[in-house]
Amino acid sequence: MRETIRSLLRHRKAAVGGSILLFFVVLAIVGPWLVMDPSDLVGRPHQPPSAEHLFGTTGQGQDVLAQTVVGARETMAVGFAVGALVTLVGALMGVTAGYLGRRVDDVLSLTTNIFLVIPGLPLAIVLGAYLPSGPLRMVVVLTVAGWAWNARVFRAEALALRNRDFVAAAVVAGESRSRIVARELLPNMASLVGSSFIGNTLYAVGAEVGLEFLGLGDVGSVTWGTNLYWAGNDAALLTRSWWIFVPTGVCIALVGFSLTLLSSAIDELTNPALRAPPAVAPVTASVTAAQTEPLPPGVLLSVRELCIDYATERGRSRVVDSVSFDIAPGEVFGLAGESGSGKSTIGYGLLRLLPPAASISQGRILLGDTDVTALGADALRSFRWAQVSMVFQSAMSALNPVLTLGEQFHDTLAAHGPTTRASSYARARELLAMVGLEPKLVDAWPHQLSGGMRQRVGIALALALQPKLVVMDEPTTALDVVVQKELLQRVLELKSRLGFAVLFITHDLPLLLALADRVGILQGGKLVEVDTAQRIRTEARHPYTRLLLSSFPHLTAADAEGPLPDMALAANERVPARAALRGGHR
Ligand SMILES: Nc1ncnc2c1ncn2[C@@H]1O[C@H](COP(=O)(O)OP(=O)(O)OP(=O)(O)O)[C@@H](O)[C@H]1O
Repeated sequence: MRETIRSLLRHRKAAVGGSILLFFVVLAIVGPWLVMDPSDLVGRPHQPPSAEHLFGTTGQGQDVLAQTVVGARETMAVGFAVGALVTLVGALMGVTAGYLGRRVDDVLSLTTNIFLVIPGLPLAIVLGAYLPSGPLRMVVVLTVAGWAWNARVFRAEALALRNRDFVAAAVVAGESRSRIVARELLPNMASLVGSSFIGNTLYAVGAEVGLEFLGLGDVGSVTWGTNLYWAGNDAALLTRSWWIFVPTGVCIALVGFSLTLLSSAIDELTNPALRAPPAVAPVTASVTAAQTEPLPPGVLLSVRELCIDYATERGRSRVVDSVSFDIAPGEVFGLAGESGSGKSTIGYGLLRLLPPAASISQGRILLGDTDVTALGADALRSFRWAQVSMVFQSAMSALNPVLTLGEQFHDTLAAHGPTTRASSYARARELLAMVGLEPKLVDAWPHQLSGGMRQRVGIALALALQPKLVVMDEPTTALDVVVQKELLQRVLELKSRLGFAVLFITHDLPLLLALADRVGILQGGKLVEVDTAQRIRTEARHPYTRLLLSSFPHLTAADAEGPLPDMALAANERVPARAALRGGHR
């Protein structure tokens, strides 16, 4: 808790938003004792700011400064009360519905949906007409009109959390349902609770001021909403008495601004990936002779002295350090190395798909005549997928869950040239058949496919525009060994037929040695050894490569001469595949 408060204080948006809000909270608490009675008629009406009345007088001769300061108290109190109540009711209803499911969910969701379809303003007007006037009426009206959206958000979060292992562990441990909701689910939604409270307070202040401005509040009380109501009634606009409504308007805007800053700060603090990358000093890139040499014949891709840095709070962090390698047309080049060695960063770098915090600080990437490192935004868009495509690690998140496969093929094809839906679907069927899937799956949704089938779709999509190079970033990590083998066999077959080259990224060195023509070993962002798969297997020179090889039990020195996993296995030979893998590496 103390750490959270400390990081909030260090965060610039949180500090600015929090300071403004704190100012208004203090003003609301102590301000009314420091100014005159806002209802007293203290001067002539419509008097502009003067030494006597710093903010001028209202259309009835009251002090505008006193009205603005006193108005803060009820406005802020109602705002915070509604913010807290809407969050509490929404969280309880939503989490209970989402966690308990079935009948309870049916009843609570129906209630929520009914409240969602009733328009908020008429509901507030009707409720306001029946309840006794006063600040409590406003709190009840705004809570009743506002809780339902919140319940929806919390229900969705509870649905996502209830299948997590720690909830299952609590069930197995015998915790009661109410305890699971209170101790397991709600604390895991702390950031959602925080940002909902801020957002709901913002809603409450806006709605309260709006209702009171329309005369639907208690016009006898002094709030920012009634200040604006009386400003309108006393013809402040017609008489150009701007000082009557501007101070209240500025206060509302500042409170809204501070709440927005706080909400955004909570998002950034609870999800660091949303933060803008820290500014770091630019690097003066040195251009060496090797980088400027033209591409030698017989080379498709040439990566030369590539350096990739991440901007961090502590300055630049180099994760890819002077990496150079070539890939020939039709070659399978493997990149292996332990987790965090920079494999994926290189793969994403080739497509210039690095996250905002990362940048290529030195080096060149040449594909044929194209200097990839120098491509502008438009050229890059047409280069990607048409020249170099990618098969991602997570097949489920790489496919859009709300589009059928056919639509996803159509989107990819349409992004690179004019096409009709009919011809995209025909090509999609052809590509699906090519990767060993039924063409009729063109109308299927991603969730209807198994992991292996999804990854085949990923490969089919990657081949849609017949690229020269396909980057495969751990495409089989989530698959069992039999499916993995079938898939890789299919890739090799397609590669021989279509002639594309592959950059295959994995931490699984034995797999790579069976699959790749040449292999590069990465250690801490540096390429420590590049050689043919055969020589890496039998005559590895670098100690780190030897260490990697010895980490896999079946590839110790004694086994090194033994048979490799059989990559020539036919796709339909599932049963022999298991036998062949008995001495396998996984
Ligand atoms: N936003 C970031 N800021 C700073 N460093 C980062 C950031 N993202 C990644 N890194 C660092 O970049 C390095 C390389 O990461 P990368 O994902 O390329 O490794 P990898 O070899 O592909 O690992 P894995 O096999 O686990 O996916 C890691 O040390 C990681 O800590």
